[in-house]
Amino acid sequence: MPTLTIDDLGITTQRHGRDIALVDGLTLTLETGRILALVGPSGSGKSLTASGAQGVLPAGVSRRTGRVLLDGVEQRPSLIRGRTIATIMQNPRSAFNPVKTMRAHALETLTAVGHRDAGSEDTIRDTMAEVGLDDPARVLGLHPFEMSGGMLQRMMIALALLTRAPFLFADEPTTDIDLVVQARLLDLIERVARERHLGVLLITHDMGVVARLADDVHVMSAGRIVERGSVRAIFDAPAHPVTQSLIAAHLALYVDEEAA
Ligand SMILES: Nc1ncnc2c1ncn2[C@@H]1O[C@H](COP(=O)(O)OP(=O)(O)OP(=O)(O)O)[C@@H](O)[C@H]1O
Repeated sequence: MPTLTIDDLGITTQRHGRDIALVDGLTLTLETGRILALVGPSGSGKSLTASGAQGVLPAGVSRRTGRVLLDGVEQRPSLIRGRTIATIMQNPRSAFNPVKTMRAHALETLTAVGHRDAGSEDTIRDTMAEVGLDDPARVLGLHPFEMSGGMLQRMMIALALLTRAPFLFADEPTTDIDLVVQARLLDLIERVARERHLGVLLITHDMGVVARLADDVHVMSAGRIVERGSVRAIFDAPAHPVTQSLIAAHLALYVDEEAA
C-alpha cells in the first residue's frame, strides 16, 4: 500500500532578527485508502504543513528541515506537486484564473501532469460527471464568475482527480461555502476518496467534519503534533487539553443546534 511520509518538517519565520518555529519536527504518514484529519486551533500550523510538504511556502517563511518520502524514497517537492499530491483549497474562486474557461483549466491540469491526449475531452467530461457537475459540455465553456462557489469547488475536485495523484490534500475545503452545500461536498470528497482509494490529508478545525469523514486524527498545537489516534479513540478518550477543548467546542455547538 503506497505511503507518503512528511518527515521532521520544520518551518520558521523571522521576528526581530530571530528565528521563530511555526512548524517544529513534524512527522506524519498518509496511506492510500485512508483519510487522516489534521486538526488544531487557528494558527497551529496546519496549512503551513501542507504547503511546506509541497515546497510552496508563502513569502516570509522558510523550510529549515524536512523530507517527503514516497514509499520510503525521498522526493523533490516540486516533482510530487500535482503528480503525487493533488490539492483542494479553501477558496475555490481564488484558485481559478478569472479569464479562463473550465476547459482551459482542465486542459492545463492534464498538460501539467503529462496526461493530455486525444481522449482528454471525454476524460474531463466523465470526471466532471463523477463529481456531480450536470451538463459538463456546457460547464466546460463557463468562466469562474459564471459559476457558484459549490460548482467551483466540484470543479476543483474534478481537476484534482484528473491528475490521478494517489494523495489528496484538502485544506478547509468547505469553509467558505454555505452549510447545505458544505455537507454535500464533504460527502463527495469522501465518496471519491473511497472509490479511488486516495490517501487524504484533511485539514480542518471542525471536529464535526472529522467525525463525519476521517479514519485517523492528528492534533496540532503550536507547530507540533500533540496527539494521534483513530477517530474513535480521539473522541472517546481525548488525552491532550487541546484535543479536549476542540471536542468540547464541537459538542457545545451540537447541543446549541439541538436546542434551537
Ligand atoms: N507568510 C507568513 N509569514 C509569517 N508568519 C506566517 C505566515 N504564514 C503563516 N504564518 C504564521 O504561522 C502560523 C501557522 O499558520 P497556518 O496558516 O499554518 O495555521 P493554521 O493552523 O492553518 O490556521 P487556520 O486554521 O487559521 O488556517 C501562524 O501563527 C501564522 O501567523
